[in-house]
Parts: sequence; structure tokens; C-alpha cells
Amino acid sequence: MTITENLALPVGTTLDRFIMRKQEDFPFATGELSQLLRDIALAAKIVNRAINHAGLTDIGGAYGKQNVQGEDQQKLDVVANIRFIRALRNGGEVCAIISEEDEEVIQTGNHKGKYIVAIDPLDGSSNIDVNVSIGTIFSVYRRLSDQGCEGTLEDCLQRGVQQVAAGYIIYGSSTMLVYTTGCGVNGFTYETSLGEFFLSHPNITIPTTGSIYSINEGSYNQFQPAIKQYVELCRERNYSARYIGSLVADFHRNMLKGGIYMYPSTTKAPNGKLRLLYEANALAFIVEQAGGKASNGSERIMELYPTDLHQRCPLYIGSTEMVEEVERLLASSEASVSSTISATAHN
Ligand SMILES: O=P(O)(O)OC[C@H]1O[C@](O)(COP(=O)(O)O)[C@@H](O)[C@@H]1O
Ligand SMILES: [Mg+2]
Ligand SMILES: [Mg+2]
Repeated sequence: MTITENLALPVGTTLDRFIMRKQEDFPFATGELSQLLRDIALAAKIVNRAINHAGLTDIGGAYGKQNVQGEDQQKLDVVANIRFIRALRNGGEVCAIISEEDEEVIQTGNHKGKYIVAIDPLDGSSNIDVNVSIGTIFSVYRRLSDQGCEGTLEDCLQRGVQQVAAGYIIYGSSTMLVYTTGCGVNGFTYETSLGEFFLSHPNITIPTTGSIYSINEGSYNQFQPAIKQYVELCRERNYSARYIGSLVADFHRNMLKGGIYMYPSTTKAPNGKLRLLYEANALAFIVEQAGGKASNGSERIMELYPTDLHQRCPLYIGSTEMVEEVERLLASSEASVSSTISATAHN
């Protein structure tokens, strides 16, 4: 590489510098949230390396235990869980963590920590050993309880509208960190040789509509009539069916190109599969900040009241017009069901 070529290489805005600049926008900011975001970025770099080397080391494959969801844990689920918890504990800003891989709230011992983190350490576990994009999803809340003691359940069961930050890391053809603190959505690409995340996708916005739909059609027979109807409409319109089976990857693509990701309630899983606290809420905050929408079919995800750390909810997320069309179909099929019921009742 010539000197000219080398000097032509863009040295963009690092994540660190971006976080600092954003902090300057908030005169009363004390830097704890900035530090927390850096702690997450550090753990992401370590987990990224583990994922890249999984095929060369023995951390691929099943771990041999099940998590609270009754799912077989993969070794990388466990490694990622340990790495993020350790980074957040050592960082000192987080008093308690909710993780997909742990049944109970994880107390970090940082009683002075102002923040709570809900995390899906490794998303898309079924794709770990087959070299398909996977991710990490996180939500950040300010604690409600006084500093100086452990995080409480009330601290952990906050609505999505209470989030102060949310984001995801996608470990794909490149590794990216995408996050929001409520002032838009920005994406950073990891430059492995420099070990830095660089701003590559400033102010991400999602198109109001699109022609991509993501749903596991393998469960088609278990879908509600309205969802079957919407899938039919997508087919008639020659939309592209795209389903990676990693929520983060399907969401990321649809956010950049326009589209809708759906994990509806099914006869087998009446509340769907995805978890409100560490999957749906985080992506709902991001999609809304990007101009999109996230719903459980009738309500805004961010306004749902959590009652359980690992509760599930149906998820329809992406371009506003597409999510609203699904909501209309669900509402009208509800209405026709109830009118049929009342008609029969009166006969
Ligand atoms: O195989 P299914 O039922 O379509 O489910 C796939 C979905 O489940 C998930 O893998 C659930 O997340 P985890 O891998 O973190 O458990 C999502 O990433 C994905 O969208
Ligand atoms: Mg997940
Ligand atoms: Mg997971």
C-alpha cells in the first residue's frame, strides 16, 4: 500500500469519540451511561473474537444444559453471557442485570451503579454453528430504587418507554454495533485490525414501507387467520420472503431496506416466542427512533407492562405501514370473530 493509498484510508469517527460528543449535548451528563456503552462495546469485541474462532476452538456446539426457557444452551450462549456480565460488573455502572441465560436477576454488587441492563447475550442461537449472522441485544434502564443497595425486581420490570438506551451487535459479514439513546439511531462497524468501532451508518431511518417480510412459514398452520391472510397478501404482491432465523439479523436487514419481521402467537406458543425485556423492547426503541413501529398486534410494545423477567410477547416490527396493515387485519378478524360469537349467542 502506498503512502498516498494509506493516507486515503478514511479514519472515521470512533464509537468512543461519538459517545463523548453525544455526552456534550447533555450538560448535566455525568458520563456513567457513556462508560456503560463502552463496557458493552468492549465485551462485544471479546465475544466477536470468540465467535470468529469458534470453528477453530472447542467453544462451538451445545453446552449440555438448558436455560430458564427450556432451550438447550450453546457454549457460545454461556461464553457471551459471562463476558457481558463480567464487563458490566467490572465497569461499575450497572447494579443489576436481567439475562436470557439466567432465571433470576443478577446482582453485580455495584450498589452505587445507577443502571439496569436487560440482555440477550447471544441471539439466533440456532445459527451459531452454521456460520450465519447472530447477535446480542441490550436495553438500559435507570434504577428506580435508591443507590447504595441491590437492584430490585421493580427496577427490572420497567416498561420499554423507560429505556435510556438500547442496541444490538450483529456478528455477520462485518460486525456492527447499532444503538440509540433516544436521539436517533447510529451504526458502527468494527475494524478488527484497529480494534475500533467506526461510525459507518449515521442517523439510520427505516423506509415507511417495503417489500420484504420475515416470518417462519414453517409454523403457517398455527397462525391466526389474519396472519395467514397477511402472508397471502405478501405472496400476491410478490414481496420477498427473507427469514434468517436470527432476530437481530432479520431486523437489521429490514431496518435498512424496509420490511416487516413477525413472530406471531401460534397455537403452540400463544404468547409467541420472543422475550419482552431483552428482545422486543430494545428493538422497539430502535425502530421507533428510526421512524418505524413495533407492536404485539394491538398494542405498542414499549407501553407493555412487564410482569415477569422472561415473559414473551408476539412481535410485529419494522416499516410503519406494514405493521399497521397487520394490526388492521388482526383487529378486523377479532371483530368478525366476536360478531359471529354474539350472533350465534342470540340465535
Ligand atoms: O426457529 P424459530 O421458531 O423461527 O425462532 C427463531 C427466532 O428465535 C430466536 O433465535 C430467539 O432468540 P435466541 O436465539 O436468543 O433464543 C430469534 O433470534 C429468532 O428470530
Ligand atoms: Mg434472542
Ligand atoms: Mg439468546
